[in-house]
Amino acid sequence: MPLGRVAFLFDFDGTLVDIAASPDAVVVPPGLKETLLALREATGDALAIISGRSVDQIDAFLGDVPFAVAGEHGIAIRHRPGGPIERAALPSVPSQWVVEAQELVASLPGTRLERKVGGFVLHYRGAPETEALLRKAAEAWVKEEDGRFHVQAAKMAWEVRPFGVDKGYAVNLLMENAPFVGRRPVFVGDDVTDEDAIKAAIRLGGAGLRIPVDFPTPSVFRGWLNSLVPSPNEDHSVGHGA
Ligand SMILES: O=P(O)(O)OC[C@H]1O[C@H](O[C@H]2O[C@H](CO)[C@@H](O)[C@H](O)[C@H]2O)[C@H](O)[C@@H](O)[C@@H]1O
Repeated sequence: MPLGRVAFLFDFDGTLVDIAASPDAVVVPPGLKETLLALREATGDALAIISGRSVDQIDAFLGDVPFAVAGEHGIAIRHRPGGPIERAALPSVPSQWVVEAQELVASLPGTRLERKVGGFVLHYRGAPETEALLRKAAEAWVKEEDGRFHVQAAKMAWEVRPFGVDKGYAVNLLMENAPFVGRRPVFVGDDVTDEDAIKAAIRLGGAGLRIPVDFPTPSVFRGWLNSLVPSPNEDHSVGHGA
């Protein structure tokens, strides 16, 4: 499939960049931004990031490289550079849960709390033995407000977030608007939350690829991206099932 007919939608952590010890320790490898910019140009701007992180965090890592950014698993979407960040009307977790989550991680060395607008993440990468305990606490909170929030399994983390929007919703919404509309989406992710986006991309006639199934590591995936960058006078196509 020629790049002129493709839209690229990429997850960030564990896909474009390697997993790091903590969310702020992630490193954007040399050359990645240049590769993404070249692919954005080759696809007529149809390149977006769809992440569990906030739009602001993606901006901090990638600057103005992507045309569109969907953050917080699709709750917040900026459709074009410099445009407004549109937020889905979803509830935020009760502030009391945040207070209790802060107290909990303070009592468990190696764990950390990451705040998001609508919810929060309990990270246990630095204390794997706390996985079950943190899950139990997260499940007890969401039970208090049955049906409004859920516990999302993530990589060495449990995320408490509102029901109603997922990465598949973000794929569908982005693909309705220029420059994505009319193209075949190619979504690549690595995590459980990426499965909704993978399914949505396939439903729209495109491809949904996953690390480690389709690419063993983010590094191999980055190498594939690099191989797609057109050199002068060369006609490049996407050839990984897309
Ligand atoms: O949707 P993504 O772009 O893949 O973001 C998913 C979550 O990524 C971050 O947490 C994960 O990556 C960290 C850095 O490698 C790692 O330390 C942590 O254990 C992982 O869970 C981020 O902190 C979350 O907000 C994102 O939802």
